[in-house]
Amino acid sequence: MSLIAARDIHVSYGGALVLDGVDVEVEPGEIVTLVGPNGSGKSTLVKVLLGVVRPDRGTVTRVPGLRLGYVPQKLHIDASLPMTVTRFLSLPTRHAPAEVAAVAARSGIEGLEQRQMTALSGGQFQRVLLARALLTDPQLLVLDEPTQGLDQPGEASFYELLEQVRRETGMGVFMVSHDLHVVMSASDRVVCLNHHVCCSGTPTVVQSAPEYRALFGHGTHGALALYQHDHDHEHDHDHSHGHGGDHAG
Ligand SMILES: Nc1ncnc2c1ncn2[C@@H]1O[C@H](COP(=O)(O)OP(=O)(O)OP(=O)(O)O)[C@@H](O)[C@H]1O
Repeated sequence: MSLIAARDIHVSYGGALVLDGVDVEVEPGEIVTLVGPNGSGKSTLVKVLLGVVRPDRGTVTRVPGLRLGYVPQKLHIDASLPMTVTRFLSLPTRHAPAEVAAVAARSGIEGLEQRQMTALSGGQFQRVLLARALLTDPQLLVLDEPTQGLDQPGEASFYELLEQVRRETGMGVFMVSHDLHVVMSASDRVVCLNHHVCCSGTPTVVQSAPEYRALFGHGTHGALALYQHDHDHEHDHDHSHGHGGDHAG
């Protein structure tokens, strides 16, 4: 059974149809990435999955008692508000110190516990947001453009961390991203949205789909060849993807 399955989702704002019959689902242990142009309805679909926006038509089915973690695009913390990483991680629910330490290690934020949130770099901040979401031991993690504002190595390292956590925990991941070539490397399945699902499938299938190319052109082709891999197959000897390696840096 899918962790979550949305069927025939329709959402309109003021008469404008933003989501038009969208189907999407996430299986346990699967990384699904949603790509699409600006304004194509990606964040709206995330909100529908989170239960924040109620669709005009369609259904969202979750496995009973689904534990869902959410990493927002951005979170503004007022510079005049003192807030350490430890304190932030205890909101809204306090967790046992050992649990927090384990999640901090898993998220690559060890040693930052007493830092002020406002003193973190963009990449560190995103890892803290990830850590906070992981504290609920989610079966499904939802991320809306989690690497916005990070440089390319920061993005790559965040996605590698995400894949590592997925491997360790077996959680399913649904994320929105604009970072096409990195996304393609870190996804089992890509869903291309432009109000409706234009195409979906493995990165290889999607990147060669005419609908995808019409939206994104051919610019990512080389990068795809470099990054893309398939979890069902052995990796080429010269195509190490860092499995088992330490990419927390
Ligand atoms: N609460 C709202 N009220 C009215 N219009 C909205 C609302 N939320 C989103 N929209 C409109 O719906 C469309 C889709 O927005 P959405 O944020 O889902 O797109 P997106 O694909 O996430 O865009 P981006 O890539 O720019 O973040 C946009 O035209 C947006 O202006």
